[in-house]
Amino acid sequence: MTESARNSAPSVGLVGWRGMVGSVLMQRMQDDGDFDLINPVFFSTSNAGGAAPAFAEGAGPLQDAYDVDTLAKLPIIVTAQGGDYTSEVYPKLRDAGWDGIWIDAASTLRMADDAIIVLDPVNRDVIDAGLQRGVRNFIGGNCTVSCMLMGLGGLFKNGLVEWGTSMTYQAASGGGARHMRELLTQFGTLNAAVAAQLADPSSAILEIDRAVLNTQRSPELDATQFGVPLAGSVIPWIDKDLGNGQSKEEWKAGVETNKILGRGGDAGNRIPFDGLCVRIGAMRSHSQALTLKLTEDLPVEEIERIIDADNEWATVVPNTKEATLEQLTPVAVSGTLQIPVGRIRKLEMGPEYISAFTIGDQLLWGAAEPLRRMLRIATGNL
Ligand SMILES: NC(=O)C1=CN([C@@H]2O[C@H](COP(=O)(O)OP(=O)(O)OC[C@H]3O[C@@H](n4cnc5c(N)ncnc54)[C@H](OP(=O)(O)O)[C@@H]3O)[C@@H](O)[C@H]2O)C=CC1
Ligand SMILES: N[C@@H](CC(=O)OP(=O)(O)O)C(=O)O
Repeated sequence: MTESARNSAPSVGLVGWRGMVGSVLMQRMQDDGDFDLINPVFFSTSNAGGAAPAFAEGAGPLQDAYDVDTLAKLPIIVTAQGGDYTSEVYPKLRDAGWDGIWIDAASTLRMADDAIIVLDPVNRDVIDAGLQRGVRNFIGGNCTVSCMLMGLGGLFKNGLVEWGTSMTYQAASGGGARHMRELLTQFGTLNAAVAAQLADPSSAILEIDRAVLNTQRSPELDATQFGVPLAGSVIPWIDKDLGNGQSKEEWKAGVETNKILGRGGDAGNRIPFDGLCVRIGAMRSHSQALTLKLTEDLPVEEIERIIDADNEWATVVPNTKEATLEQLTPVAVSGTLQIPVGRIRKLEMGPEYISAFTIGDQLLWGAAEPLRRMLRIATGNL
């Protein structure tokens, strides 16, 4: 950055930059040249005074992330530090009269009336209208919701979805770094328990199965993070129990989808959207199977065209076994910004009912990407 560009670039506070979401965010910001547009000020909850990250040449020492006076000097703050941090610091900042832009990965403020859930390829109009009327809080959406809308946004935006239901297959990364480690440790423990039999092609598979099950049920297997084994199993509950039979993750699907689309509330045009959220042993991409009732009987080719045309990341995968195996798995998608949508077909229930299966990297479109794009919007660069 030239001297004059640096002088005119806004100062942006970055909190939570070394966490898992924060690290993905920093990488994307470097990859896309976002640091050429801002003067970053790095904060820490644990190491104030320490050195700024090596990639941020010229950035001063780490600031105290709990120091409201220092934070309040900045026009924009981006945080991926987590909900507890938001709950503690955000109200103090506003109470101190700070009227800057708060961009946050945590769910804490998402449903607040004065906050917009950001997913600009889907709701740029909602974001722009919010900025114009003085909204200052821009919050990243739930990962599953963001990835689903990135894939199927075209159908929603064109008013083609009467209702929808999603059955999710969510990766360990949604719980955080420790959950990913625990999953891998469990896989290793299970493998070790039967390594000798596996090496012997003549050993009986039911013996192996029994040994694996015994290991899974053993109190020795570390399941501290998930509560029960995930390796070789699934957990059909994510986030809190709302007490009405629904998990909080399932509740988010309906409320956040509608809020992102600018529906519901006073507008009274809410789209019913509900389903079951399930944790599976994938590492970092969330998958989901959808059943949608469309508002009209469209040919599959037209549905595919609308999905494909909506944004540059949604890609239709032909509904064949070969293409599905090649392109529609968490392994194929992780680490990319692509949102493949496949298994699109009409269901037996009637010509308006379709199935679809979509996958998104939970740490990219599910967490970091909407935040860095919002930062660009806020600085007039997107
Ligand atoms: N996990 C996810 O998939 C998603 C998370 N989110 C939101 O983002 C928040 C942050 O999540 P996530 O990134 O997973 O959290 P992390 O636990 O990875 O990081 C959060 C903070 O922990 C501190 N920390 C302590 N020890 C370490 C360490 N060894 N390595 C890195 N950081 C460390 C850092 O703060 P410091 O530098 O100040 O010490 C860091 O900013 C969540 O609470 C949630 O609100 C949103 C969408 C998805
Ligand atoms: N709940 C998601 C992670 C996530 O994005 O959560 P939140 O809605 O709190 O940001 C998961 O566990 O897979």
